Amino acid sequence: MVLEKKSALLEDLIKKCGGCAVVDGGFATQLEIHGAAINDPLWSAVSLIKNPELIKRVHMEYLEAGADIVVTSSYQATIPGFLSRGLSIEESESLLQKSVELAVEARDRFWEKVSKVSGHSYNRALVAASIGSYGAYLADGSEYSGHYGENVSLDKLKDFHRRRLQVLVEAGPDLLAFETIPNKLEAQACVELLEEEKVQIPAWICFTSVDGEKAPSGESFEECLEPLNKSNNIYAVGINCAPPQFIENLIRKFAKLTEKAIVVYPNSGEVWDGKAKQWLPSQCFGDDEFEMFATKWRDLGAKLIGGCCRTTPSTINAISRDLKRR
Ligand SMILES: C[S+](C)CC[C@H](N)C(=O)O
Ligand SMILES: N[C@@H](CCS)C(=O)O
Ligand SMILES: [Zn+2]
Repeated sequence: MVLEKKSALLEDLIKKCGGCAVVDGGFATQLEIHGAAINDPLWSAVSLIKNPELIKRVHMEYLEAGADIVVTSSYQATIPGFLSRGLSIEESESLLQKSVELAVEARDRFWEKVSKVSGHSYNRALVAASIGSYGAYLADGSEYSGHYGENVSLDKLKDFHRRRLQVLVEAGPDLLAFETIPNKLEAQACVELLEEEKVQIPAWICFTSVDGEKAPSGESFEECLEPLNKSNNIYAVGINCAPPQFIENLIRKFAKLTEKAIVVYPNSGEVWDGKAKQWLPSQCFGDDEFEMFATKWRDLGAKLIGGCCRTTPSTINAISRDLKRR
């Protein structure tokens, strides 16, 4: 019942947006633009320790730009990751909780501010708690390879995700955003965990893709979506942090494989070098191309569209302008 009510919130938002809501853009990218040093095993989540005020500022900037959904700073925030920095379990859990609180505070403050402006065109945004893949935690680029090795079983992945999921759910986000999932095993682990933990918050699960056809592991999306399609916890499935050139083909493919809503938030097209820990130049979309393509992606069936790494508030503003031009 609670799950249905919360899903209805998202459905209403999508309706208010004219059929497609705007997800925010590269969170880590915008932290870096403001000078944050995130070349760290915790990547963007290092800011939860070092500069929580900056996290709130970045959320505000994406809200100003027109994001209807803000994704929290917890992508690479994990309890084992924090423990290896010398933090205690209590401190680690409170940082996870804080990631949700910071986004909720930004959303509430922004909404209070714009509500006073007559004729504004914003919607009250929703907060999606980011849950990065096991590969993100490994910090070796394996969210783009999908190869976790023989020793990584379904149970190991569930154990990895379990406590963080519990803490994030407890913190009360509107949605859960599983990001850069590179293979079927992890997708299945996430779905089973949502069920085992009786989670009452709607979730999306996004895969990466490095060839524009399949998941990074080489598994087809038909295989990968199979456990997701059966789950009541999953509201949307899609792609994040893959090149924007792949999105059109991938939406067409997903539309044939699922009745779930489709969510896409590609990166700029630059390619992550997991060893050197840097983005390599490649064929990229600028903001003008995002503006051109957003309505096309919507018309092909995407219900949630945004940007991922190397996109900025100006990209989100371009997408929002395009989608909300009525
Ligand atoms: C989406 S990637 C750019 C995130 C960072 C990666 N997990 C790493 O730590 O190298
Ligand atoms: N939402 C993440 C990126 C996922 S690839 C972040 O920017 O921290
Ligand atoms: Zn990304």
